[in-house]
Amino acid sequence: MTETADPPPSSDDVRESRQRAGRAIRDLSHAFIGRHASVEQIDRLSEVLEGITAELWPQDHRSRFDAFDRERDIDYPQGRFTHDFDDRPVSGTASPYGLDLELHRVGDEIEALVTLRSAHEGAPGRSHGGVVAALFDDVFGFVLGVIKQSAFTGELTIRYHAATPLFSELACRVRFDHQDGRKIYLVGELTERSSGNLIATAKATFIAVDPEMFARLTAERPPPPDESSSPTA
Ligand SMILES: CCCCCCCCCCCCCCCC(=O)SCCNC(=O)CCNC(=O)[C@H](O)C(C)(C)COP(=O)(O)OP(=O)(O)OC[C@H]1O[C@@H](n2cnc3c(N)ncnc32)[C@H](O)[C@@H]1OP(=O)(O)O
Repeated sequence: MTETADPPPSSDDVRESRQRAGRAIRDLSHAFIGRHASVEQIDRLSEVLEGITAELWPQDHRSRFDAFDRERDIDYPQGRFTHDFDDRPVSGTASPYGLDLELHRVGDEIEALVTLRSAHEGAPGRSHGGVVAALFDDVFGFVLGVIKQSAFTGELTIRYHAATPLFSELACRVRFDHQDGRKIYLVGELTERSSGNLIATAKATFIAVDPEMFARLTAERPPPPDESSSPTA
């Protein structure tokens, strides 16, 4: 174990710094995928990134549970809102896997505005379908906060009606549909804002779990494995 740097890991300074770095990593992914670079530039990039990664691995393990717990207690206000779980993939402002969502609550619906970019491209000129699926899964997660239930995704079905455009603002709008015992059914759709075109529809079954289960997951989680080298390194 090594000393963690000041200020304390939960401070606003660290949080803001992480959010900035998260955005920088995401922007890097788009610049890297979307632009030519010389071998010299790419090698320099590798050296800088490998150096920073080597600095981070010896640091203490970080837990995301405080933010996760806070997230479960949030009452999302009407209109635009933000959330505290910065590491959350897709909607987390500090997550390298974030999609830079702008979140809104409209009644009991959640709307996420998003513009997909270079690194999201799958087939030429359109988003990878898995990115769209991840978008729906995560945005559905906010409906759990609206209906105040703890649940896991059990099934997620996406119907891709049209190519998902890049570089054009999209609206992902989702809502509670009905509940049957522990099975919570959610539905939603993705549209392009400029044209109003329907791009995809989604249905999900979330399975409600005892909120205490989350506490048990936290308490019983084994220490993470040593990740200090990539599987192919
Ligand atoms: C207060 C606010 C909280 C908000 C909180 C925010 C925190 C911030 C979250 C960030 C992220 C969010 C958005 C990403 C959401 C994920 O990514 S969740 C992660 C992905 N999903 C998983 O890991 C789930 C993996 N599966 C499991 O853990 C277990 O199968 C489950 C889902 C807990 C169910 O297991 P179980 O409790 O043993 O359930 P079981 O008794 O077998 O079945 C109960 C009922 O559900 C049905 N069922 C079970 N599994 C399934 C399934 N997969 N599909 C359909 N039906 C099923 C059964 O048929 C049964 O139905 P009935 O017979 O009652 O009619």
